[in-house]
Amino acid sequence: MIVCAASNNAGKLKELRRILERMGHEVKSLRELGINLDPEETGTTFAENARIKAEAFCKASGLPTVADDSGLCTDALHGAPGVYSARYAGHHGDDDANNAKLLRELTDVPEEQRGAKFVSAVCFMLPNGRALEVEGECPGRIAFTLQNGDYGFGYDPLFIPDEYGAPDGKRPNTERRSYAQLTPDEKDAISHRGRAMEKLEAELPAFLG
Ligand SMILES: O=c1nc[nH]c2c1ncn2[C@H]1C[C@H](O)[C@@H](COP(=O)(O)OP(=O)(O)OP(=O)(O)O)O1
Ligand SMILES: [Mg+2]
Repeated sequence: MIVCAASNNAGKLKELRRILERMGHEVKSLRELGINLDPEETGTTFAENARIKAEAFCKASGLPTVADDSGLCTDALHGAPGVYSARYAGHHGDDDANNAKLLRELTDVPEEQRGAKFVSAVCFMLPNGRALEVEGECPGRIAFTLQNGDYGFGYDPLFIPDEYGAPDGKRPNTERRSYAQLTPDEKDAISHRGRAMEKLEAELPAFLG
C-alpha cells in the first residue's frame, strides 16, 4: 500500500522509508506530499506522542500513516532524556548539543552505571481513525566519547547496543561499536525502530482484516 512516513527528522525518515520499502510498501515523505507541519508533542509517553503525530499527518495526507516517537532512556539519569530526547539541550533537534549535554551529565558515571535503552513507539493510522500501536526497545550502554561512523543521526555516536544484526542472526557487540558504526542492516535488525516495525509487520495483516 501507499504509506505516509511521517517524520520531520531526516535520519529517522531514512530508516522508516527503508524498513517500509523492505516490507513491500510504497513510501511518501511529508516533503513529497507537500506537508509542512510540526505538531506539538504534548504527550508524557512515547506512545501518546506517536499517536498525536500519526493523527495529525494522517489527516493532512489522507493516507495510511506511520509515525514514530522515540528517545534514549538512561539508567543513571532515571530515564532521561526520554520523551524529551529531541529537545534535551533546549533547542529542538540540535543533535550536537544534545550529545554534548548527555556526555556532560554522565561525566563521572562509571561504566557499570552507563546502561541505557532506546525506545520507539510506532503508530500506524488509517484515514478512518483506526490505529495500530507497537513499541520496540534496544538495550545498550552510553559511550564515554562520541564514536562517529559512516552512518547514523541523533544520539547514534553515543549508543553502544548490546548486540547487532549479522547475516546469520545476531551477535554480541564485543567490539563496542556504536549505532553510528553499524550498517543499516546491522542496525535495523536490533534497533528500537527495527523491532517496533517488526511487530507492526507481524500485526498488520490481522489489523487490516
Ligand atoms: O535511531 C536513533 N538514533 C539516534 N537518535 C535517535 C534515534 N531514534 C531517536 N533518536 C533521537 C533523535 C531525537 O533527538 C529523539 C527523537 O525525537 P522525536 O520527537 O521522536 O523525533 P524528531 O522530533 O526528531 O522528529 P519527528 O517527531 O518529526 O519524527 O531521539
Ligand atoms: Mg519530534
